[in-house]
Amino acid sequence: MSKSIPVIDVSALFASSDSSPPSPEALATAKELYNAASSWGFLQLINHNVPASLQSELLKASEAFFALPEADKLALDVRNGGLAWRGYMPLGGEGTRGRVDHKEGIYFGPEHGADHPLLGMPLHGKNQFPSQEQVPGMRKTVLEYIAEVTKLGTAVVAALSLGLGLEAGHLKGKWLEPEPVALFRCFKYAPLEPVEGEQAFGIGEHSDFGLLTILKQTSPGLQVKSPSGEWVDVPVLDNAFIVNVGDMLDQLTGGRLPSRFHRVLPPSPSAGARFSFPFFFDFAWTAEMKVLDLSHLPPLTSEETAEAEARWALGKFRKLQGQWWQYLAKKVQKVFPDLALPDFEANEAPSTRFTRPVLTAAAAA
Ligand SMILES: O=C(O)CCC(=O)C(=O)O
Ligand SMILES: [Fe+2]
Repeated sequence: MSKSIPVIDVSALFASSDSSPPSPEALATAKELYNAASSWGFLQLINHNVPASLQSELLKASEAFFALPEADKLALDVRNGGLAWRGYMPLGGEGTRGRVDHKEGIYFGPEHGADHPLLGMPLHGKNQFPSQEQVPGMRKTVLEYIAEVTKLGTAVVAALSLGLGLEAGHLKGKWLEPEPVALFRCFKYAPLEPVEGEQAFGIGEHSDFGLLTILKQTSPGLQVKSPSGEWVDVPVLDNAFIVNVGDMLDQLTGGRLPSRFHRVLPPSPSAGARFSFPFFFDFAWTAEMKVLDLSHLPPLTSEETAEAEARWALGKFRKLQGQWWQYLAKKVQKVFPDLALPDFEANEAPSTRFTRPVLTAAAAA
């Protein structure tokens, strides 16, 4: 296993068309990607096809957005967005394990038109963008970025499919059709004066919930708990994306792809603000949450099985059944207290996060 977080050149994944069989280079990349995901659960991708210019436009727009007067940002409060759960999340609006996170954010997703079949469901609906005068081009940039990272996520899922010894399109068909659920967030972590004897966090220790997180960071701060249990810094690489495995992917692969704890340290007062862009690339709303049949692979060792069970014991899911939306609905229950809940106790502990409640339109009426 590599001593540091693996960096993988994924250009071969984009060199051939979807329909042709994977090239030897694509197969080798898939294997590398799978090895990284199955050991570290965290990796960095380079040569990923997401234009560098789009990433810098996104950073510029985010800097401009967070520099707006607080009143302008609060006009886009997530609370106004209802169930779509999109818009501005002010400083102190969220926390992890009972401690407040030191960050502010703006949350987006793919734009869903009036005819979208899931309109009105949690996490679906309209975005709240700043006006063209406030932040020129932000809407266009964000929607383009979402489309590009969705393509990247789809390619990573195809590579994992190959890495697991399945057909390239197997996991896409099972998990991403008709479309993945995407939650995209822009975060700003302002520098923080350290307090003697107290460790503050930008985001406290947690693991991610779903399938994959695809993250861009502008400066150091993110740390991951390594396979041997030490906190290590995730280096800032130019034009790279960090990808990490979520809890549900860990479980659906029978523990072959571990979901790792990670956290964010706030920038010190001498540093500038840190920006990060987590993209939660998740299962389709109605994807079935069934453990994959991987009987063609050698079984996990007893040590690997014990490690997986230890992770799951700390994890969030009671047992695997039903469809992805039921897990998501349970997770977002704290956000939408008046939301009708799914019909079973999907999750052991819904979330280690807390967040400001949002009333749904029905309750607000
Ligand atoms: O900001 C970061 O670097 C990480 C964010 C993160 O872990 C999360 O939002 O789940
Ligand atoms: Fe995370």
